[in-house]
Amino acid sequence: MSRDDLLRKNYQIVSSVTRQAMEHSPDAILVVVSNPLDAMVQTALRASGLPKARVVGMAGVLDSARMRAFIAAEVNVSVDNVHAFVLGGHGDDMVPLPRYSTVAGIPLPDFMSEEAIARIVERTRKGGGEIVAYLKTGSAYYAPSAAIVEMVDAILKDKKKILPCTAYLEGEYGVDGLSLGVPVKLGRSGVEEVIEIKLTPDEQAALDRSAAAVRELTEKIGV
Ligand SMILES: NC(=O)C1=CN([C@@H]2O[C@H](COP(=O)(O)OP(=O)(O)OC[C@H]3O[C@@H](n4cnc5c(N)ncnc54)[C@H](O)[C@@H]3O)[C@@H](O)[C@H]2O)C=CC1
Ligand SMILES: CC(=O)C(=O)O
Repeated sequence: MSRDDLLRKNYQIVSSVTRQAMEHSPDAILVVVSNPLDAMVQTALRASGLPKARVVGMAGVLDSARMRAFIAAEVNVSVDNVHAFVLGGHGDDMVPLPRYSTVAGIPLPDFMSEEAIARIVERTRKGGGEIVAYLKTGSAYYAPSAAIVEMVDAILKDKKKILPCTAYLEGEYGVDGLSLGVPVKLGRSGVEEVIEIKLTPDEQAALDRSAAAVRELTEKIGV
């Protein structure tokens, strides 16, 4: 099955499942996991008719957990000391942000060589594929499940927790009318706020490329 075939097939499944869920739970908050993630979040948003705050996608929590693990292994410290920051779509164009990633509060560029950072950024981008290559017939399940639990816990317990999630943007980060991975505040209303951070021109250009890749998919399926 080509990527386009998969896009169209999952578009049909996610649209249909969302409409059925809405019949029974019209006030739900939807946490979308299906791939291609950002395009499927937008599919669920359109199919549900829910306000944008109630449709959110899981990818950034997983991608930043992977980045944290890779950093911790590289510098041989507890993963508890590491914070990692990933923006953008859940694909090869995702935007890991070393400047906002820290080891015990120290920004990554002050802690690791440029070469090591570049290796970790690349491995983070390809993390999903790395697991699929090991499993052969399926994709990652343990870390994605833990990421979903963290998001649902933040919503159910109204934690107001800032997590990287896919949310519908209307001008934030210069992106309009597209679901994309950004830091958001998650609480009982769903996406309660999109947190905007300052990006360098290079980081903004990388985010723009990632947004363009997601928009190509949403335009193909007309969502
Ligand atoms: N956002 C993320 O970070 C991640 C996303 N994923 C994505 O999550 C999705 C599911 O992955 P897995 O659970 O590993 O796949 P899986 O193959 O284990 O499960 C898919 C399920 O969908 C059901 N299904 C198939 N066609 C259906 C239909 N027409 N209506 C209703 N249900 C249908 C199947 O019966 C099966 O239970 C995939 O798109 C995968 O790429 C997986 C891991 C991480
Ligand atoms: C399957 C997938 O999207 C992941 O493991 O990142």
